[in-house]
Amino acid sequence: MFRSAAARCTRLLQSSIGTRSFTSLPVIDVGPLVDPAAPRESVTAVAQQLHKACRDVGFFYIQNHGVPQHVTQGVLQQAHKWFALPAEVKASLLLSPASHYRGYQPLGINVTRHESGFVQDWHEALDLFREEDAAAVKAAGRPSSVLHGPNLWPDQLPDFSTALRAYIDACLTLGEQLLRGIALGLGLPEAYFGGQLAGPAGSYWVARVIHYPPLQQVGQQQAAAAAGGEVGREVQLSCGEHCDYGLLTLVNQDPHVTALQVKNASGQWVDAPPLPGTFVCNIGDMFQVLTNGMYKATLHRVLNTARGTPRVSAPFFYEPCFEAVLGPAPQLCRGQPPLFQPIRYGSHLESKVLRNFEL
Ligand SMILES: O=C(O)CCC(=O)C(=O)O
Ligand SMILES: [Fe+2]
Repeated sequence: MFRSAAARCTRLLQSSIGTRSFTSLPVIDVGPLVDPAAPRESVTAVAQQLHKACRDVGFFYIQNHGVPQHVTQGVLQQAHKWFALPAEVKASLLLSPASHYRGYQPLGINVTRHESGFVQDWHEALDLFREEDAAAVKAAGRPSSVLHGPNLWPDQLPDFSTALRAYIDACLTLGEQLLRGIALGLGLPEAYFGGQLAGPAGSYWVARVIHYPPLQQVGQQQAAAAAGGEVGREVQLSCGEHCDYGLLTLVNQDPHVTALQVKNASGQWVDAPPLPGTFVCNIGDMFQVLTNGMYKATLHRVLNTARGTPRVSAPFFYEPCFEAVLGPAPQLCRGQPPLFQPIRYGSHLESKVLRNFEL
């Protein structure tokens, strides 16, 4: 999620990378996981496929996931409408520290940091998080966070919040079902990731809609700059190389544009083209910690080089609870010493989000 420093992520991966020479992403039919009447054997078979995909690739497609097409398409349609609004309308929801890093980020303020600086990412986005009321957090005796607050909803589009809320609800249900399958695949009790760790009622989810203009337009802007127009900046990537921070990302992407790419162990970029009716799923840092490195937070990036074709996507991040403290599960250490110190998810998220922007 967002742009994290690839170098730091690579260090986190050092202990476990090596066998991941995939050249395409597995496609998993998760129908039995989302069907309460499915026979146990078929649930177990899906759990085993999820386990293999998480361990060997860290990325996979899911089909028959139960989220209705009008919900997945509805959010992409609303995203296209939002990004087509005039810049000054979108700027009324500008993301900043004061907005708790929620709201609209214009093109180019999201950056991917490297040891020696940063590169600008070429996308605009609207970011929503689980909403937290500061007073309720205080009353519950929980620490405050710069990320806690209300979302900024575009009331310029009457159907936006309805479409987004339906999408968020559906993704929360799906995320929980997938985590049940992954728990089974790991040989853990089915409800292992529920409750205080990552139950849907407390998951510190993030929902984003993102617009990636074709990168050729950047070239055109630069040509215009050379001809005396507004000066552009060198932008080569729609979204730089990074891994996601939490548990499980579900990416719902526009059809017709292949832009998401996943890095394998040989350093090759493997395309994740849109497949009708699917989500692309990937594992985040927290699963890597929980499994003591058995699962991988795989590096990925976005490059929209489709000539003249903008792309939108709507990633949903199913995350742990903000206050959850996660460390390697003793059952998953398999006699190895724990490779990671326990980490409070909210602190991990803060450390990442606050570095994402040049505001
Ligand atoms: O748009 C996409 O396909 C992926 C976006 C992504 O990787 C992210 O927001 O973390
Ligand atoms: Fe990502």
